Amino acid sequence: MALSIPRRINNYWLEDCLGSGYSGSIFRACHIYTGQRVAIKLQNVDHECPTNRYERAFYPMLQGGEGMPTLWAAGVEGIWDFLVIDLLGPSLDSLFRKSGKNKMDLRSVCSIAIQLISRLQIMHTRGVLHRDIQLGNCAIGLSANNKTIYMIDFGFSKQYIDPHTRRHIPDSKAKRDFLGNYWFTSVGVHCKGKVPSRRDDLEAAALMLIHLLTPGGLSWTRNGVPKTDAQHDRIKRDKLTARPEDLCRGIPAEFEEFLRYCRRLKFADCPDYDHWKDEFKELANEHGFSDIDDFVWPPPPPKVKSQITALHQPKPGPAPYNNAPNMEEVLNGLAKLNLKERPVLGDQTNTLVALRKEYGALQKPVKTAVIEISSDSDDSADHPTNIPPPPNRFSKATQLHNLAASAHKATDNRTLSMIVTDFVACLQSTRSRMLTKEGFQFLDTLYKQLADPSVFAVPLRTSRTRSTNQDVFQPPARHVKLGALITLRREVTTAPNNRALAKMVADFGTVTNKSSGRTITKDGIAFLEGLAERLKALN
Ligand SMILES: Nc1ncnc2c1ncn2[C@@H]1O[C@H](COP(=O)(O)OP(=O)(O)OP(=O)(O)O)[C@@H](O)[C@H]1O
Repeated sequence: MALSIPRRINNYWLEDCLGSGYSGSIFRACHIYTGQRVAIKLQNVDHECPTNRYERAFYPMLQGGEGMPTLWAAGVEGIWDFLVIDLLGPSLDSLFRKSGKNKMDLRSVCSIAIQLISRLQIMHTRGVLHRDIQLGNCAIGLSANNKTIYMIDFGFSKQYIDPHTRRHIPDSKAKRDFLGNYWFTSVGVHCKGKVPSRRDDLEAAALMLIHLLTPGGLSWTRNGVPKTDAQHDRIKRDKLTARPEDLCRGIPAEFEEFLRYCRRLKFADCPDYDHWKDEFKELANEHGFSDIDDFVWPPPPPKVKSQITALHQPKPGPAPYNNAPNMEEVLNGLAKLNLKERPVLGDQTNTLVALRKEYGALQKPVKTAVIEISSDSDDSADHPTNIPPPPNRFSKATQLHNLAASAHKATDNRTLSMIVTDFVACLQSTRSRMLTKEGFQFLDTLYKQLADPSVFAVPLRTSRTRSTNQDVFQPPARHVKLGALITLRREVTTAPNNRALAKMVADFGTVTNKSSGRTITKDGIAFLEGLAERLKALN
């Protein structure tokens, strides 16, 4: 092919070849009058897959969108179908491979996530699906634009809005041949032959992000490009059977949630792009990365100092259960704990044994807790000043333990509401929003207070096993099956009573527990805030 390539196409001198794909080659070129440097994509007009012709139709629809290369000229000259576009830098594929690393750092992946979702948002807003999301089709800009990721290769793109009717294209039950790439094309399109829509571009993006964060990449990418049908079938099988929780083990829960979200979308659903951009921005911030809108490669060194500061920054908020005197009161009360006498929201006598077992440790003087808060402790060698430490000196575990104890003693919804508010403040006071064992214990206690506990024989583990008591432990509600924190967040605002709230708390525990990393996301926090509000309203 190289031999017959002309030296000049249109008003451009062709220089070196930047890359070749299945359908053609791409050259660096220079405008003969202005000297402007561009990239020219050349394809033989007789090529069996005339992707340049398709791209020529899509580029104009995408012009002006951030991260969409400018189309400077296009046409046919002799046997050459050509596209003249912005000259860009290397693709993510090339950057990643050249780095020699077996996974990418979280900052870079969050940055790619935000930019990629933005690019898809632009394309989809203009009625176009990409349909070939992969590392090789994301390239960074040159010089001043080298922090921007550009979308390239619209050879497989398609309009999902019918230009005549202005309506979404119809779904179809008929199986279609797969079009896309082996690694990241969605399960629905690749393995089930479904009609692609916006959700599939997003799922491909999710798989690509997970691939980047996984040492060695997604399992089905490790044997290279399949050469036989049997190898291709194996990839499809592996992809189809891989559960999101397994794919995302060891990486932040947001990625698993994003993948699940994409897979839950219905054919014509419009994805909530802004929500997911916010999620990844927040995740990056939680890990101490700022300016995340810019993709910086190689990644800048982490700012250790600011991370440490963030770690110890107490979050302001109502803190009747966080301040030292109240903590002291709570622990003193716990020391004298008499569960039979305490007023409860429901009869909890039959949970007594289990609760004692659960919180037994609290009845003994808990060394660290007593030392930290008691002003008349005789442990003066440890705390010579006898001054209670500020609230943020308590470990997260101690705070959660104490909040569970307070929830256990609560006698009305208003108190529970304040405790939930403090629970949120506690979760937000540290950089990691992972729900720890103590966090799950708090949810258990809260659940028991909200539900009618008389029907329980054992405390409910919101995080783990469920009792066989059919009356209470029904199969997970629809919103749990869908894994919909978003639904929980919405529905909590209208929950009719405590029992409904109890169910939501249990569902929230289950959903969080299922997420690898058990991180409380923005939706999770919003749910808890909504719960506090609702409790106040239902007082
Ligand atoms: N505008 C550009 N500026 C610089 N390099 C580019 C540009 N567009 C593409 N490239 C390089 O050329 C490679 C192939 O480009 P592209 O994917 O558009 O072509 P293709 O023929 O459709 O490839 P494939 O068949 O692999 O999908 C890219 O991975 C990238 O490295």
